[in-house]
Amino acid sequence: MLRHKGIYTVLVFTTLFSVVLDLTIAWYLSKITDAAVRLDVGAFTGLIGFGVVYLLAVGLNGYVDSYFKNNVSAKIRNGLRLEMMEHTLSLPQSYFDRNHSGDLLSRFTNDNQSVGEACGQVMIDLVRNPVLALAAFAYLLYINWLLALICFAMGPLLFLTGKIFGKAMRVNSVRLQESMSRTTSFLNDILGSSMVFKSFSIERRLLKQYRGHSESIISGEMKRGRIEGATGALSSFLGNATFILALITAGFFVAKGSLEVGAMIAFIQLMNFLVGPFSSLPGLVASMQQSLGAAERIFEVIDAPAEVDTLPKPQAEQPEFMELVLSDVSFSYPESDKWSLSTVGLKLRQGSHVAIVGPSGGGKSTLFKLLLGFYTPDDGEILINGNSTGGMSLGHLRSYFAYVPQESGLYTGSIRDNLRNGKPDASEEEIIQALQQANAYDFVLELPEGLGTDIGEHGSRLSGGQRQRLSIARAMLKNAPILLLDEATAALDNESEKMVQQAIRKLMKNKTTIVIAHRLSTVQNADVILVMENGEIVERGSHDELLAAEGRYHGLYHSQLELEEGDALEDWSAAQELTGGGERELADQR
Ligand SMILES: Nc1ncnc2c1ncn2[C@@H]1O[C@H](COP(=O)(O)OP(=O)(O)OP(=O)(O)O)[C@@H](O)[C@H]1O
Repeated sequence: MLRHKGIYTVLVFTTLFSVVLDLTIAWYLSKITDAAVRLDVGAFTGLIGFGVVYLLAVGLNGYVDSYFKNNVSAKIRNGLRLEMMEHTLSLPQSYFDRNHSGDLLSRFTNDNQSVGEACGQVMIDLVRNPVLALAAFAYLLYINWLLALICFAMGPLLFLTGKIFGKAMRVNSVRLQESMSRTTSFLNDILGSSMVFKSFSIERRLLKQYRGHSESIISGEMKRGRIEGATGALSSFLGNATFILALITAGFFVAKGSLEVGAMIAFIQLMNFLVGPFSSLPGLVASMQQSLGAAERIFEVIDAPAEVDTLPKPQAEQPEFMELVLSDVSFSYPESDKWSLSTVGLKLRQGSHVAIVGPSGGGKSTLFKLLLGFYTPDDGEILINGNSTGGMSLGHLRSYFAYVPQESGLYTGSIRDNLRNGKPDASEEEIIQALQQANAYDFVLELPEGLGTDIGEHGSRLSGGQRQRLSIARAMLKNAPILLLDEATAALDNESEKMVQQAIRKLMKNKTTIVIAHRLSTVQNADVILVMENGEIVERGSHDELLAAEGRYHGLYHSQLELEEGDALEDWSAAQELTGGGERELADQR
């Protein structure tokens, strides 16, 4: 809010002016009534002129006031959104592992909206109402001090009402926001996997679960209704009781001749200005409490420890790479009591090809996460060219790697935009060249808008093989010295598989590569194969060496031979467990 001091200064003026205008209407009413009672026809010319000026002033002030309230609210929402986005992008991977993306989404949308409303309308009303009440009270004092005191007596009572219900409102609104956030997370999950819920026919189950979420929202909203209703009823009762009491007293003074009729009319109008602000106070406080809850959720994100002070820049120059060393690296995830990597040692020279195989949960992906600096080792260190990665900026560290994830990791947007994530300043020619290298250019040409085609959420408008080839083209554009490839386990048809494999081979050319391998062709051609189990490298060597050693890898080989003979369908899962996939390869061999 402090960033928008200028706008708030204007709003202070429009607010104060609106209070003056409100008091003026009370004065104006008394003047018209007095002129009418005195049968003073001549006074009406001036009164009409005044009325016209008054209307113009109210209109103009209302316009400026409303424009700047909306303006400041929109600017604050925009500022918060951007600040939150910038900070979210700098949060460590552990944050994303811990928090649901739907919950974050809800903070970006619902909470942002709520804070924006508070900083515009609600906050100004919270200032305006007491000022209006005080000004009305001063005017009432001027008209008749006894009446003024009767009216003002209800102030503390109404304040007490707000205080009693305020806490309940805040607790309820935080719960309500949490329910909304859970619902958004749920929706985020299911709407992003429509093929799964359709294929499992779990629509009814999901509807039932959604009903549960929706009911927790409605029960929070009902409770809010009850609290607001009780507060409103109590404050309206107090307000009206005071009003009637003051009215009877005023009527009594007029009847006694100690108060003019015009003053009584002004008094009635002023009563509204006194009672109104107090009656609306609990509602405003409730809304403010809700927005404070929302602000808390936004600042939870903005204040979460970031992994970088400034967002890293992609490095245009390819860094020189000679050697990667993992020296006795051990790691366990935060809040986990078991080692996901245990004394892992590895030395990789420029140009070597390493394949990692092993059962699910063996630590293969965790190794990638440590290499990419998503997590830091608890013990041991990772060195690139002899320098510990712990001392490198994350931007520099990540410039050594091109990562091809299992899920291709494409975003909504055009093919061109997605590829430029590999190299932001890539020219059209470079993009086309990368697509050609990745065997993707032909299918891109057939798309209605070519490179400009929107590929849908996570590339949903493309086939699995096409997505993989785009992901490979993106990595080609990054052109980093070390390639980290998490082979997709999804089976592709023969033709598509062949094209993906060709693309991968071209991508691997002249690069140092570490591949989480699910296909035997990748494994057999590797310089070194690492077998990972329970976070440890239990075997290492070339394909031939490992076969000769007759260990874990040998077991895999034999289970595949059995499969080749076609009699061991039940061994499928065992083989898959060891390779972490590889159905296609095995099917081909069969
Ligand atoms: N974010 C996390 N928090 C806590 N534990 C985790 C987390 N991610 C993975 N783990 C655990 O770390 C271990 C290694 O997991 P990792 O994902 O590295 O296995 P993997 O070899 O890549 O398996 P897969 O072949 O199935 O992908 C597992 O026991 C897993 O449960």
